[in-house]
Amino acid sequence: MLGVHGELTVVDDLPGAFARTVIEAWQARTGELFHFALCGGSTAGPCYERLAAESENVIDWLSVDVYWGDERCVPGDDPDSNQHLGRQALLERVGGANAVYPMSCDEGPDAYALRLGEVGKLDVIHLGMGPDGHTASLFPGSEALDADPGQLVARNVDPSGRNKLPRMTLTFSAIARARLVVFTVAGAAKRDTLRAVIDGADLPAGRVTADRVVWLVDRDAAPA
Ligand SMILES: O=C1O[C@H](COP(=O)(O)O)[C@@H](O)[C@H](O)[C@H]1O
Repeated sequence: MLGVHGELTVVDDLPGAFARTVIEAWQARTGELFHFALCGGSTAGPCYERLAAESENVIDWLSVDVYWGDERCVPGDDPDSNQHLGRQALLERVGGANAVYPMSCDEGPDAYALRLGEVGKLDVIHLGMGPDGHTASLFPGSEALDADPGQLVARNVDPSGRNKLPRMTLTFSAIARARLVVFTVAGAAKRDTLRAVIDGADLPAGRVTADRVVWLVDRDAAPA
């Protein structure tokens, strides 16, 4: 399959493949701390629950700093918040992390960008892909797609109105600084979009680059 930046693998067990990929990245880490950015959406929950289970006795979560790739502008304990998902599906199960850096729309993009600037490269950024081809909160036709290359975090909204709530998101240039980006794509509703990305359509998910980009795709989402 051509057209995506990176390696695309079709898997039977998406959460299991995700957990293995993160564990391998942890085992290959180069620094004392491992910097890991989470996402939101429906695919992420089972992936985090599986990672929590499989990383027991493997990942030292007290050596992991946790970030988010995007966030909806709601309180952190709101069921719509990506922070809420990450805490409930992963952090509460593994007992915490060295440090947790939620994105906060109240604090705005600059504080988060400052923190990311101090870190340099994130080890792993987990991303999903919506049926419209958005990833993180980078929506087709939205302003954040054209963020200045020096801007790491942006506020954004979906101009189509399909994805509700204002957002904060990493920009393409922030994502490009990652050692590894792991996409997880599940379900038949994503199949045509993934085909379009593979065929080179100008959709946000297709514009993602990093040192290494891995696409883990379940059988329902895999184009024929
Ligand atoms: O709105 C969002 O959606 C994307 C895609 O989620 P998925 O479950 O359809 O893969 C997600 O990556 C992002 O973090 C979230 O805020």
